[in-house]
Amino acid sequence: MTGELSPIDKAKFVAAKRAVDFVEDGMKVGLGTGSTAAWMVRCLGERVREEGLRIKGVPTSARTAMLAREVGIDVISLDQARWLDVTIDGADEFDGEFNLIKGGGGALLQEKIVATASDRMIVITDASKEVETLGAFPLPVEVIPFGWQTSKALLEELLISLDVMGRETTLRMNGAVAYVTDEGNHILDLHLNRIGNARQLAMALNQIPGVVENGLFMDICDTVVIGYGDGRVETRDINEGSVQHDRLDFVEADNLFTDLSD
Ligand SMILES: O=C(CO)[C@H](O)[C@H](O)COP(=O)(O)O
Repeated sequence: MTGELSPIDKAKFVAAKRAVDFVEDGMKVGLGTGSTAAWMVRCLGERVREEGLRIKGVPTSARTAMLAREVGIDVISLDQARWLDVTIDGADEFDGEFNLIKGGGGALLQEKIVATASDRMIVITDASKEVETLGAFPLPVEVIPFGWQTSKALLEELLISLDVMGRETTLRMNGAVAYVTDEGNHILDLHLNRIGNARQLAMALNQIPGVVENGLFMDICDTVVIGYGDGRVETRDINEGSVQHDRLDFVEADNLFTDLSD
């Protein structure tokens, strides 16, 4: 079955597999959303089933909650957990300071709340998502449906006043209708090309009436685990300033490879 894994799925799998090594018995763990995070949930489920690891998982979306239950993880809400030991999640982009763009999968709001409520955030990724400057990936901004077009206009005015390079904003669609998040909101994707001052933009975006949250994760991520299609894994930690290299194989992916969709 692993013969069918693409190099990108192999990279995601080994990053996920390495990251779940950081989870210890008794921990409360934030469970991210997306295809890389889905690998992590499967790997964690395997540890629960095979090692008897006792953890509580706080999912960041309805689809992650469903998968976590399927693989045997005890799921609780963030309100029940209050504070988490670690959150493991994917990202759409990360830079040299471990600042991120997230929300490509539409779960940025719960993801940001959960990651912020964690002692440690670990991002799992393949190498293609590393950038010098954030912004090539469209920046997701979650807005409430009421008056979203007004919020969009205000947002575009803000981009002009901040002299941001790209200014196109598009409403995320789900086929013929606007995409709706787990919280019942819409997402505006900002096509900025390059974000010169991400910190300033992140703060300014959240001042706009109707904006609930944006996909810039500043100073939240502690560790980045980068997987490669040949099994190599690089773990970088911003607090320790360390880089660790490992190599994993794909044999164990056979047990987990039931359904790649997230
Ligand atoms: O932020 C996210 C979901 O809101 C995801 O973590 C991000 O989009 C990466 O997804 P994938 O692992 O499928 O590439």
